[in-house]
Amino acid sequence: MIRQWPAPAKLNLFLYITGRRDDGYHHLQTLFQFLDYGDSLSFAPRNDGKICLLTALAGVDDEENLIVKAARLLQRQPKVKRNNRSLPGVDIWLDKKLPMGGGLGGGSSDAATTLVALNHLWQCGLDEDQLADLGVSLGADLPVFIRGRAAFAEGIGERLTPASPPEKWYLVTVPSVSVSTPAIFGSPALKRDSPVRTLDQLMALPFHNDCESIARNRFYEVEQHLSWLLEYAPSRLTGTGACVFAEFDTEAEARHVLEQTPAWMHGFVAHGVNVSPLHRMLSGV
Ligand SMILES: C[C@](O)(CO)[C@H](O)COP(=O)(O)OP(=O)(O)OC[C@H]1O[C@@H](n2ccc(N)nc2=O)[C@H](O)[C@@H]1O
Ligand SMILES: Nc1ncnc2c1ncn2[C@@H]1O[C@H](COP(=O)(O)OP(=O)(O)OP(=O)(O)O)[C@@H](O)[C@H]1O
Repeated sequence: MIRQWPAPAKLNLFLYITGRRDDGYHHLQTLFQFLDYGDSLSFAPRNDGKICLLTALAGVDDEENLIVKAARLLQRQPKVKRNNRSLPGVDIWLDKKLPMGGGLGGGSSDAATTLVALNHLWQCGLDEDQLADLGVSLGADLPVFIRGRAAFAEGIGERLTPASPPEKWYLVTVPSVSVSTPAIFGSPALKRDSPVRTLDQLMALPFHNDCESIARNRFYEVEQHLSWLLEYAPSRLTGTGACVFAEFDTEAEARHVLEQTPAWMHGFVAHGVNVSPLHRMLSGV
């Protein structure tokens, strides 16, 4: 039996933009938590150096898939052991559950799980800091998935402090639009002047996402989903969208609201967790 490696979703429980760098990247303050829901991957090492994704992703060229990019990046590391002078290779299967371009970090999580799993299966011996440094070159969200602890992120998202927000239940809904992260960050209307605050200060305020008003204005479906959910519970956008989430103290309350969603709304219920399901698996929990 080939092992299934989880690639969980993340939520940005809050997200503030505190400035813009000269290269266009933004300074953020955001709180990441994982969901016990996501994609899963399987890996079968091969010894001919080939990286083969056996489950292609519609609309994403294999060479552009972050899973393949992550495997190739690790394969090029000097610590990687050769077998009869050939680099290690791998067959990869992806069971995709997370919507793409949804703000749930699916692509980043798939890539992080690939780095963590292949580091183990190929016995590369990279430590967590080395994997996180490698990962950030593929996307700002990879380090948090590699480290696997809920975290307060600052800088452009790479400076992480472990955090323990309450582990609520969430109803996540998926507007059927794909939101481009660069388009939201490039918008002249984006609020970029939130004050820099401490985690304690931010935890004491109602949570908020500075990207939300732009996503609501630009995408009618995001507006519709949020207006509907807000009648039932505190609800927000995750990342730059398109997905939104409503928070509840119990699974039963979240499922009760899911049952009442109109036909045009699709979503799922998941538990917010401060230790990533990937890391729970690795520690044998
Ligand atoms: C906003 C978040 O979703 C919060 O979780 C992420 O930081 C975005 O992470 P991501 O999708 O992995 O983003 P990346 O692939 O690193 O960057 C995509 C694009 O978003 C913009 N971007 C991203 C992160 C950041 N701190 N400032 C930015 O302006 C840049 O235009 C960049 O070209
Ligand atoms: N394995 C992958 N899974 C999903 N998307 C991928 C993958 N590899 C490459 N991509 C590309 O990355 C884009 C963003 O995908 P992703 O699902 O990570 O977005 P997201 O959830 O909005 O991420 P974030 O919250 O980090 O902005 C997709 O539109 C797709 O073109």
